[in-house]
Amino acid sequence: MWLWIAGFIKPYAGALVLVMVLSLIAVGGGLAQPYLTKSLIDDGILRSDSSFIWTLVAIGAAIAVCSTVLNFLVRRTYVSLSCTVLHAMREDIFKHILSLSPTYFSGSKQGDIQSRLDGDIAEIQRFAVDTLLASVNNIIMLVGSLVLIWTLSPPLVIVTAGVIIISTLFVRCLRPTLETMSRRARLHSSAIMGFFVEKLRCVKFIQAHCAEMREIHRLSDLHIAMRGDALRLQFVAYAAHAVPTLITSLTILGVFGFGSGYIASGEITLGALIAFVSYLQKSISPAQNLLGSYVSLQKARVSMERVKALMDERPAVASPSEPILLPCPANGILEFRDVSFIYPGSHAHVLKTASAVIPSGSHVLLSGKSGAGKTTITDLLQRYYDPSEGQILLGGANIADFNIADLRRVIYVVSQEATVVHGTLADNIRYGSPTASDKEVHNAAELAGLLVNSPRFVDGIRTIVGERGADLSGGERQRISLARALLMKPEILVIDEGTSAVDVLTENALFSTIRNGFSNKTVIYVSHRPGDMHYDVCIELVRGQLIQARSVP
Ligand SMILES: Nc1ncnc2c1ncn2[C@@H]1O[C@H](COP(=O)(O)OP(=O)(O)OP(=O)(O)O)[C@@H](O)[C@H]1O
Repeated sequence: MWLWIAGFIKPYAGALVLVMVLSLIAVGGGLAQPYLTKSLIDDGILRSDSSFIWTLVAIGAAIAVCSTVLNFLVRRTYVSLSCTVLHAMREDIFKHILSLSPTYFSGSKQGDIQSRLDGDIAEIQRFAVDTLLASVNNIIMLVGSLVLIWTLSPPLVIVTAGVIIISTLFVRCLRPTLETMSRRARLHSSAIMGFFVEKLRCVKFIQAHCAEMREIHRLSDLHIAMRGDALRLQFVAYAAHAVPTLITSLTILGVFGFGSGYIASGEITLGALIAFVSYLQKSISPAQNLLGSYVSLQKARVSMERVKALMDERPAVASPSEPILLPCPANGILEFRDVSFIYPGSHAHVLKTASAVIPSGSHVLLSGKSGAGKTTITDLLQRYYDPSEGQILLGGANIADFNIADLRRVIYVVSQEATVVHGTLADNIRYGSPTASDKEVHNAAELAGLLVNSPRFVDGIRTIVGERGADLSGGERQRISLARALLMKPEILVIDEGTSAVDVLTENALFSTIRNGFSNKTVIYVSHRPGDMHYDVCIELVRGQLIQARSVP
């Protein structure tokens, strides 16, 4: 995980070094201030040397202005770096998520994945960039303060070191509690995110079942569980900061109490005592910040574990390292050869040594009872899963030997649940063929019966369709999906109940469009209602077996 994080920081190593150098100069300016104050008091004010006083005031002012400008430059570069690293990390995780198989998503809560992409990544980035950079400054400030205290009075270094050690030990004792609390806090926020993601998707369902109050109570229960832990975490985090602050305040009071005697005996000057108090504060604050970094490290570790678990997920299928070229033409004979399939984590066979041959360019009906495994076959064809046993062959070659993206361009599935993204009708139809012209998109929309006498798409292909097509009918969504397929012109088209939501007349019209548009291509119609179409081959899925009959009706 550290290597993964380092990979994102490495390209900006030069800029990071520059930021560190600039901030170190600013830290140096901060360290010089108490020393100037000491000279101002002991050599200027107590000796009434006004020219010396004004010289030091001018130097102090110059240092203060330069530090402010430098800090501004540091902050600006640093915020931009920090954002760039965060975005690169998130893009990498998103890329990884897009490579995962449906099994991962069916077994995980969407809110949990979102929370890893959002909160956890932000936590890691805060630590990897913000905290680490601040830690370098803090270490320099701490060491510099101790060295300067040494030059003022060596015994005072022992007092300072004592305060730092006691504070560190105290926070160390809190470490296990902090770690547990942080983990629980992340789990709570991920549960709440998951709750919203799930419920916002089915507000109508909740309303239809008059379950509003039940859902509010569920949220309230999640909040109650979160509140208790959040309060405990806040308390522990507060103690980790407040106790060292209290120890410092008491030490400063003690130093003034005992120090006054040393001033009277001439062992220390007033300026040196004031400079010491200032350095003590300057060294305690970096020590506390470093301890704070330790708290950030604990939080980042929890987030890293969660992100690592996500990054460790492997896709159930992958392209071979040396894929073979697709046959030409790409719609060769499609053959299921003794294919068996069991879903990961399940024991029931969906397919059991199933065999069938689909001739090139044929139009095929695949039927079977609900739950028989028809959609599973479409998933196997597009390689979302691989058969547990047996092979699926295209043009005589195992489809597992092709590059997955190439295969999915050749075998395209119009599924029952047509996906619609927020944007125009054209954006949706063009999703699989990004370079298609407006004219081609328009033609595909017309062929799919979207624009004919449709008051819904008043702006034609420029009509905006809402998120997930929530403002469209089921039939309209399916026709968008079909238009997408018509534009993509895959060599093998699978229509998995892709017209189930349209009326019979429209369905027949669509089927005849598909028949004309895909006359020399392979089309597999997965359907409960075969209609009165002519199919070259009919295959029925019965108890995991593919029973094949040529022709019909
Ligand atoms: N991810 C999964 N993990 C485990 N079992 C699954 C998974 N997806 C589907 N199944 C099971 O596999 C079987 C076949 O499902 P599939 O969706 O392929 O059937 P289908 O013939 O398309 O059904 P329908 O006609 O109702 O859409 C069903 O029993 C289903 O519960």
